[in-house]
Amino acid sequence: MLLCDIGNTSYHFLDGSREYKQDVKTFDPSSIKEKVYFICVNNTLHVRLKSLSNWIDLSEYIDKEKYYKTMGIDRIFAVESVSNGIIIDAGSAVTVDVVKNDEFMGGFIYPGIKAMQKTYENISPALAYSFNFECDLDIMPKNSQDAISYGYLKTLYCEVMSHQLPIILTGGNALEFKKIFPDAKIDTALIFHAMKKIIKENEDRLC
Ligand SMILES: Nc1ncnc2c1ncn2[C@@H]1O[C@H](COP(=O)(O)OP(=O)(O)O)[C@@H](O)[C@H]1O
Ligand SMILES: CC(C)(COP(=O)(O)O)[C@@H](O)C(=O)NCCC(=O)O
Ligand SMILES: [K+]
Repeated sequence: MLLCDIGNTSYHFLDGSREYKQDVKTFDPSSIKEKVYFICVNNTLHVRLKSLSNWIDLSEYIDKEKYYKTMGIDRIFAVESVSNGIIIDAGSAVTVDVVKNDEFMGGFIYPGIKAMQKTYENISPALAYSFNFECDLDIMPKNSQDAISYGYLKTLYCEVMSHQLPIILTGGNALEFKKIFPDAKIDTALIFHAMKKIIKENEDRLC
C-alpha cells in the first residue's frame, strides 16, 4: 500500500515499510500509476491531485468536528496518531500540538529552520548562520551564531517543556530538534499511523 503526506517542501511516501521523499517543486504526481492514499496541506497541489483518480484524499474520511476549520490536515493526522503527548512536526513550519487522553488541547505554529535562518539573513549578512543545535540553552550566548540559535530555540524549548508531556518528534528536521529534546521519541512515520487507521476504518468505501 502506498501512502503520501504532502507538505510545503516534500511528498513524504511510505511504500510498505520504505519511507522516501520527493521535492514538491520537481516531482510529477502523474508519474505514479498505482493507487496512493494521501493528505496534502499544499492547496495548489491539492487542486492538481483532484484530476488524478488514483490519488485518494484521506482528509475526506476524518471526523473534523474535534478540530478548527483551518487546521492543517497534517496536524490533524499527527494528533489522531497520538493519545497523550506533545507533537513537534519540524518541517517547512514547525507545528506543536498537545494531546491529552485522546483529546486535542490545541497547538501553535513556529517558523521552520530554513525559513527562520532566511529571516535572520534578510535582516543582515551579519546574521547569516545556520542554527547551532548544540548551543547550551542554559547559558546566555556570547557569540553571533549562538545569539540567533538561542533566540530561535529557547522560546520553543521552554514552551514545549512547560507542558511536561512525552515529546514526539516528526518531520524532516526531527533529528536536529532531537539535540535540544534528547528525551523525545522520533517517529518520522507518525502521520502514516492515522492514515492506516482511517483506511482500515473505511476499507469498504476505499479499497
Ligand atoms: N529527504 C529530504 N527531503 C527534503 N527535506 C528534507 C529531507 N531530509 C531532511 N529534510 C529537511 O526537512 C525539511 C522539510 O521537512 P518536511 O517534513 O519534509 O517538510 P514538509 O512536511 O513541510 O513538506 C527541509 O527543509 C530539510 O531541511
Ligand atoms: C502549518 C503548516 C503549513 C505546516 O505544514 P508543513 O510544515 O508540513 O508544510 C500546515 O499545518 C498548515 O497549512 N496549517 C494551516 C493553518 C493551521 O494549522 O492553523
Ligand atoms: K509537516
